[in-house]
Amino acid sequence: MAIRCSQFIFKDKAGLYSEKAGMENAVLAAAASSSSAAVAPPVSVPRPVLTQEDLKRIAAYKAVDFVESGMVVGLGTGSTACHAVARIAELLRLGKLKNVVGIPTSKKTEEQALALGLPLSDLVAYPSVDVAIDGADEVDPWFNLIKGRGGSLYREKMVESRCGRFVVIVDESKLVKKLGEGGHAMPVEVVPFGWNVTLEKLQSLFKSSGCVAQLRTGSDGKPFLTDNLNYIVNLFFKNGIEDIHSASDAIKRVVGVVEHGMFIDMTTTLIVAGTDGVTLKNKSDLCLHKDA
Ligand SMILES: O=C[C@H](O)[C@H](O)[C@H](O)COP(=O)(O)O
Repeated sequence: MAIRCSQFIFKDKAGLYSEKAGMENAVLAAAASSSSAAVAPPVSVPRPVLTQEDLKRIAAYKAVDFVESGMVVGLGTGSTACHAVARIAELLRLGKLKNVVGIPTSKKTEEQALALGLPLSDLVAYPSVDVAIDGADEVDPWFNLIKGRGGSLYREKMVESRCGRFVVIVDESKLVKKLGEGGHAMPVEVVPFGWNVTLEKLQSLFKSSGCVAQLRTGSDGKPFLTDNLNYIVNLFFKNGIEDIHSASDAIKRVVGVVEHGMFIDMTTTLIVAGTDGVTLKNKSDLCLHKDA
């Protein structure tokens, strides 16, 4: 299913066709459902230029279609997921959704949701989550993910491993052939005690593939602290992660590791917003990447 950008252009109140009006309607069309009853645009109108932020919002609004009244919803973290949180809060405010309880995956999301008046709870009260919506740093052709470059991987994995449907929302820049390709970080949350020993061990696990491990630091040079007051070790793989399943097993066996940022076999639905439209695929479809 694809919504082409040209469908996003509508007349504004003054009868003019504008990019802004187009974007507003794109968002509404994406939020409305797959059966977007878009008005056919005039052929002469140029396609709107969608920013990465627009794409994130479109994907997020589309994902909120999966949220129904009475559901327990996992609220993801990051610049994409925050659009979904805002949309859920808006629908609650408008009375289009009722009795939704959100389980936030980070303190930041918790703050956002509270500010928007979205009712929150936790996994103690609700150990089963109906649907979770979250962004990702990388998505491979089998919908496996790297998450946690914002540092929220542990709480995200906790909540998202408890949900019936896990909807991942990304713009097309997040699609990769192999996780870790391009030399970007695969984060691992570790306990601060003896972090240097844990870091050395992690690096040595992938020595043959030229992996480099680095402690994540903030702008002040101090170790970055997660919401759980742990550290993050970033693993950089020269040519991506060869075998994510065995890498996952090996990392989890290291003493001092809390969790890693590979989310393997967890995604049930992937929504990708690109300049050509929005694509929604379920895990069973599996053929999103042209070159896969
Ligand atoms: O720790 C951060 C989370 O895993 C985010 O969901 C992930 O980094 C994607 O974030 P964004 O949507 O901002 O690119």
